[in-house]
Amino acid sequence: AWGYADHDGPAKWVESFPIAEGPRQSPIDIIPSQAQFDSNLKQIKLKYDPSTSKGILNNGHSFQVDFADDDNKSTLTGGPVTGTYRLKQFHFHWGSADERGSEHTIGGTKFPCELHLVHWNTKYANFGEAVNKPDGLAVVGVFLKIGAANPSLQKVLDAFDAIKSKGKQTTFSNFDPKTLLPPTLHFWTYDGSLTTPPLHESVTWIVLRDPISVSPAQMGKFRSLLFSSDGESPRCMVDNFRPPQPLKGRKVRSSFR
Ligand SMILES: O=C(Nc1cc(S(=O)(=O)[N+](=O)[O-])cc([N+](=O)[O-])c1O)Nc1c(F)c(F)c(F)c(F)c1F
Ligand SMILES: [Zn+2]
Repeated sequence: AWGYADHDGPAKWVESFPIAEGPRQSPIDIIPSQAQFDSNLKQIKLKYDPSTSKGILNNGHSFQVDFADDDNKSTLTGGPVTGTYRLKQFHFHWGSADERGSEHTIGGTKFPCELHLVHWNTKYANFGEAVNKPDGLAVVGVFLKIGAANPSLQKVLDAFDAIKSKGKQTTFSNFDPKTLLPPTLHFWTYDGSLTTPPLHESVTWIVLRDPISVSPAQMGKFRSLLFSSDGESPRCMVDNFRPPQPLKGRKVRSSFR
């Protein structure tokens, strides 16, 4: 299986997933001066219903909060996408120290953490059908920057004691992911991929310009999770990010001047 260590990490993924060297891989370094403002880009509309949040799971490479996606209660529309995309889950990527952790970078600047809200295109029957189609997924990326403690994020972190090791899960009800978004939804967008295996080139990336805050103590809580399952020698869940990949001629568009 794959991971983030030297023996099974991003440099090795191409051995099992040759698309790792494909034409539209993610993440990328976003260079603001090279992004092209596109006045045709609509505002992104995120409509999230807290009643759709179901559970929180340590999946061995991150943790994810899963949502009921059997109707259009929690959706993404507008922005660069056509049609309606349903929220499936959100998860994070973070570092072993505040100097690294994000997957996307801005002009080479790394953030300590990055949130991904994963949505699938309802033109397909379900997530599994959508996940390998070129317009199958839309992932909203949000940077976390060290600052004041984030009360909404704290609700997620308070569930960690129940999901410390790989495979553990617990219910996580009535959570509104909108509370994890910055006040303005200015974004960059480009065509990319999942950043974990199977690395499908099926993602329209929507990376928000403005970060949300996280305190140093809250970052410490992220680093208390384990990659390993109960009974295995404990391995701290840190540095679960893929580094930026070659742009290969792709254009990055911005929704703002
Ligand atoms: O559902 C998935 N979600 C997912 C995506 C990313 S992502 O970083 O690639 N991303 O898109 O944000 C990161 C994490 N994560 O928890 O770190 C995720 O859990 N991945 C996924 C999968 F697990 C499979 F086994 C599979 F067959 C498949 F098609 C998948 F797409
Ligand atoms: Zn991700």
